Amino acid sequence: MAGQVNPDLAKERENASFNTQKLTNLLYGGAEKVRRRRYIESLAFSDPAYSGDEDPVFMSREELYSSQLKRALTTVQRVKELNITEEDLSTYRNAALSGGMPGLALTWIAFIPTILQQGTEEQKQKWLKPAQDLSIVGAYAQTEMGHGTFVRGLETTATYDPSTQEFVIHSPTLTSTKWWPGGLGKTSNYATVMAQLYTQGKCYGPHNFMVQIRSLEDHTPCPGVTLGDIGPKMEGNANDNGFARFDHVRIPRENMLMKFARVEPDGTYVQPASSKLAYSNMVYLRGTFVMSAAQALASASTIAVRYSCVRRQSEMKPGEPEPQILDYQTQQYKLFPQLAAAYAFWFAARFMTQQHASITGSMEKGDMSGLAELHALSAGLKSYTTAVMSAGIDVCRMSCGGHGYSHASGLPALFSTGTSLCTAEGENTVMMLQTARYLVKCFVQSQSGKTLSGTVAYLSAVQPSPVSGERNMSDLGTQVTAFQHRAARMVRHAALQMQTEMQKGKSREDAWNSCSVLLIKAAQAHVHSFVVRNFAETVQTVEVEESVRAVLTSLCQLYSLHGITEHAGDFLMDGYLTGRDIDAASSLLSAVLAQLRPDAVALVDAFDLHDKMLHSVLGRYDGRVYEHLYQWAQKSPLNKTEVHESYYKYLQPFLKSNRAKL
Ligand SMILES: CCCCCCCCCCCCCCCCCC(=O)SCCNC(=O)CCNC(=O)[C@H](O)C(C)(C)COP(=O)(O)OP(=O)(O)OC[C@H]1O[C@@H](n2cnc3c(N)ncnc32)[C@H](O)[C@@H]1OP(=O)(O)O
Ligand SMILES: Cc1cc2nc3c(=O)[nH]c(=O)nc-3n(C[C@H](O)[C@H](O)[C@H](O)COP(=O)(O)OP(=O)(O)OC[C@H]3O[C@@H](n4cnc5c(N)ncnc54)[C@H](O)[C@@H]3O)c2cc1C
Repeated sequence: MAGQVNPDLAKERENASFNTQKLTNLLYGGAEKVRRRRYIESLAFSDPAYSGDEDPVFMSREELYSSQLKRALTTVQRVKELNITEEDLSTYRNAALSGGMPGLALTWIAFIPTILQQGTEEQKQKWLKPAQDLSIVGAYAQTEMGHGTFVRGLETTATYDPSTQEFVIHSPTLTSTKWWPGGLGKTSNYATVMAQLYTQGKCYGPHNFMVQIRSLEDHTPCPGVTLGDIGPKMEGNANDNGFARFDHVRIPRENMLMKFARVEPDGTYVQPASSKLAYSNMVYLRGTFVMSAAQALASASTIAVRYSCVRRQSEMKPGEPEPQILDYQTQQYKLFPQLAAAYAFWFAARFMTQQHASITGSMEKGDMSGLAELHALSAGLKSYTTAVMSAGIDVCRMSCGGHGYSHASGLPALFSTGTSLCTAEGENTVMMLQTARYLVKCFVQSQSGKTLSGTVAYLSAVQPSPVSGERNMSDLGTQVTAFQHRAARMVRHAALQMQTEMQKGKSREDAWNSCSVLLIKAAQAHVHSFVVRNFAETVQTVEVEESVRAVLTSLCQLYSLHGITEHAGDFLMDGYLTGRDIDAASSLLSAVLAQLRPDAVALVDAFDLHDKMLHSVLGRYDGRVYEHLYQWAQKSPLNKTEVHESYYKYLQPFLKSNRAKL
């Protein structure tokens, strides 16, 4: 019946052990914030300006580019008309763009934050308002065809000419062509360009420069600038990721973003407090990816868990009705760890945001002591959470069987978008190696007697020797300590292995490369341990109803026990955990799966993701999957005519001639 919720899904909601709304309030920072978020979203969802477009999966690339651009421009207009505040801006935009990524988005995600973080007060005055009001549109142009990861290896040059007080931006080779920046191909008329700064005959490394790339009159490329789109990608095709080449393009000296480093009119270079401050915008963006990973995994879990309650398949017991597929333990084992990881990453993202605000606040006052930890934490968390998210979305897709493979499920697009975060803003392996570099340094410091603090404090506190005796594997504290022990042992092992290689005569660099698999695993164990600890501390300390705490505790147990059993070898290696402990963890894990089963739908509902954001027939809140699957397929362009034109062009003549031969 129209309007009714699928009865299986309705029953799940009735039987939950806790109040979903209370958990939603916890996730979003309070009831008032939830109400506000829903209200802001409703402004976009009810606006006819955003409805009526076809499903993006049925659009051509050009249609997609245009329709998302149009939507994005409407958002700018509406933000003014509706007086949307800074605080509500991203909620409104996300809802209006239904999570899509138009070319304009990089102005908001990367261009404006770069001006904010790298610009002087004067530069902010000059460019922020035009960028915010969208009288200029900007890209973040760093990556080149030949170099993305190795920023020090970028080839674009910015050579200072004191006679005119200008920088000359130049792309000396094909491989120096800027390649990938979002919105660069067709949309932007400005870009912050990362280039090697040369002044007084010396190279001072990569710095950011504000470069106008298109005419503000007719949008044609500025003299000396060649621009274009790099072509379709796995996903995100509404965005014109682009290329740019510069042929001795002159920009005023004041266009170098000079908050940290400066070039005086006579060409004198003034050093920043740290050469890595030019990378501060990357650190910020990586931090935001942690919440994106949480949200992407929350979306995938929502789709797969709801569908698994609607879908009935096979016979569990002879003669009985087909069970909901979520009743199969194997299905729970696929989905609940993804659900638990989404919660774990949500809380980790919250920590990351607080840490970023606190350390950058100190840096503003000249205290650079937190920069190294902030970089290591943001790089490691970005790498770990996006990797787990990407793999997890695919697990969710496969858990939905054949329908999961259809675009109707929303999962293929979610996967292709989500997985881009493993590469963008610092390739994941490279990022994890940055975290490893920090850990090795910390380990060496702790060996020489220094007491470590912050997220690495445990490296000096945890004893590497095995602990004997029975353990209560269901105790969160025991689990956290086990994770810390595992990480500390792996960091120690990788660092000592490096020292051994160096003692055998290898250079530091060769020793690093020959130990890099160990280093990556150690850094992953460190981040994993951080996420477990942060999750456990959150559930233990947060002010919330006991029924909510109880379900979150089970979820935290699941995340942690799943990690222990999946990586059992690491925990067994030095006898810290025994075979009996791992067996106990496995049994507990099975018990927690069963315990969470009745709350699974309420747990995904608590993410409060609107159907308009999920884009999924399988994950609909009302669970009316089959009728909508049928309706969705009718929209396929191949169904526009009963007999497709290619029948007349190819198939009919072919069949006719074959028949004639009979
Ligand atoms: C509801 C549904 C939800 C759906 C979800 C979907 C969401 C969709 C969202 C989509 C958003 C998509 C937007 C895409 C935007 C992408 C933008 C980009 O990629 S832009 C392009 C992004 N590109 C990249 O990210 C490039 C990646 N590469 C790099 O960042 C660098 O080249 C490097 C870090 C790898 C090396 O740097 P290098 O200079 O060679 O450094 P060395 O190794 O020699 O280490 C020397 C010392 O420096 C230290 N240090 C290093 N970095 C930092 C730092 N940041 N700070 C502080 N310190 C730092 C380091 O620790 C070391 O210290 P020590 O040990 O000596 O004490
Ligand atoms: C969707 C998307 C949007 C993007 N948007 C932008 C944008 O707006 N602006 C912008 O400037 N760029 C953008 N990029 C580019 C992105 O930042 C780079 O692709 C990314 O930093 C990875 O660099 P790379 O492509 O050079 O990879 P590579 O470094 O070439 O990676 C290839 C392989 O080499 C390995 N590798 C490289 N170096 C090391 C090392 N030191 N140790 C061990 N292994 C190594 C990597 O692990 C990987 O397996 C975007 C990319 C994508 C996919």
